[in-house]
Amino acid sequence: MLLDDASGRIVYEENVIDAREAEQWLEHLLDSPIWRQQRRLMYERELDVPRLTAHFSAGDPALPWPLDVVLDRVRRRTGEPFNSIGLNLYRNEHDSVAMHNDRLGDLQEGHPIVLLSLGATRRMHIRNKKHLAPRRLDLDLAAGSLLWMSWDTQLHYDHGIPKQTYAMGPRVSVAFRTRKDA
Ligand SMILES: O=C(O)CCC(=O)C(=O)O
Ligand SMILES: [Fe+2]
Repeated sequence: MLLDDASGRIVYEENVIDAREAEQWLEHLLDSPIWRQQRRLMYERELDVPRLTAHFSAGDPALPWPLDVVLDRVRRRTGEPFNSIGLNLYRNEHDSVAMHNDRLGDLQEGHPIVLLSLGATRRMHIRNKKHLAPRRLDLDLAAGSLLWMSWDTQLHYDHGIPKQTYAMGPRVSVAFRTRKDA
């Protein structure tokens, strides 16, 4: 347990998935044709987001292996009715996600966001939005781990995965969410 107060609850659990299975899932996902390069408008220019992404809803009959197995495992482990699966692929140390909070508008209030990590260990920064009382967590998200962020943490904290300066292999994160419309 990293945080549990009026601003929300953040929990990091290691070794939820055993190393061999996590490695198999990673290898398969890296070879899958699911990855897209998203573009984002920034300062009036369209830029590539610095990572690859994919998205599925849980009810998708074409949910490719191993995501069907992963979804089932994470649902049973957490007891949460996740219906949305978002994937990020950080190809190397240059890929990143800027500090942000996840959009709550389309999520069911009260349900957490849970991130499964596969591949290289990457650091996540978590920072509270109020600068008067700075609060920071730097977490190393290891393969096979789960990070829980309660719904209300997204109101009070930003999170991001910074670029690194030393060589790193690929990391995949699988984000589970409970959407209103799915
Ligand atoms: O890769 C991660 O662990 C974080 C991903 C993330 O913040 C997101 O998809 O919103
Ligand atoms: Fe996020």
